[in-house]
Amino acid sequence: MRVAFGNDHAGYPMRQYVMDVLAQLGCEVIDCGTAAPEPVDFPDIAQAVCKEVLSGRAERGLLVCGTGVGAAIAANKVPGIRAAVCHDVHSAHQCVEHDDVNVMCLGAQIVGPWLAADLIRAFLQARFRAEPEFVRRVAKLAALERRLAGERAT
Ligand SMILES: O=C(CO)[C@H](O)[C@H](O)COP(=O)(O)O
Repeated sequence: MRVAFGNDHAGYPMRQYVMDVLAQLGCEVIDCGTAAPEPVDFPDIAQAVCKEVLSGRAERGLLVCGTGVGAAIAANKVPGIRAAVCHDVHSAHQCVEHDDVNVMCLGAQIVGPWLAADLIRAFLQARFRAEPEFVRRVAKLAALERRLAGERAT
């Protein structure tokens, strides 16, 4: 699987570890930075990761900031992205199975390396379960997004 990965400076301490986990899982990584510890703004990194997912170059996106929260807020502003902060393994797979989440966000200040590896594995191995209620709800999310975009434009 091709995964777009990005971290801000607060996620930087976990960066190499996450890269190693992705490599162990056999993923091809599209590196959206930052590769240096100097401060960057998570909305910029989130935008770069989301662009790769929306273009189809990456099947999933993974973002690491301090808490995962800012990255998720930013990613969810991008139409077509369904992002979630997941700090427990159940959410990490159910968010894909039920909600078709395409970007997972982690907090490097919140989870340790072992849990992070489990979360990444659970997220990447999960597949959307195209059952009627899940398909209907995800379609409603897309409809909501379109409606709100239309309202903002008027
Ligand atoms: O977690 C985050 C957003 O949710 C950021 O990583 C965090 O706010 C960065 O903070 P600072 O610039 O003080 O290192």
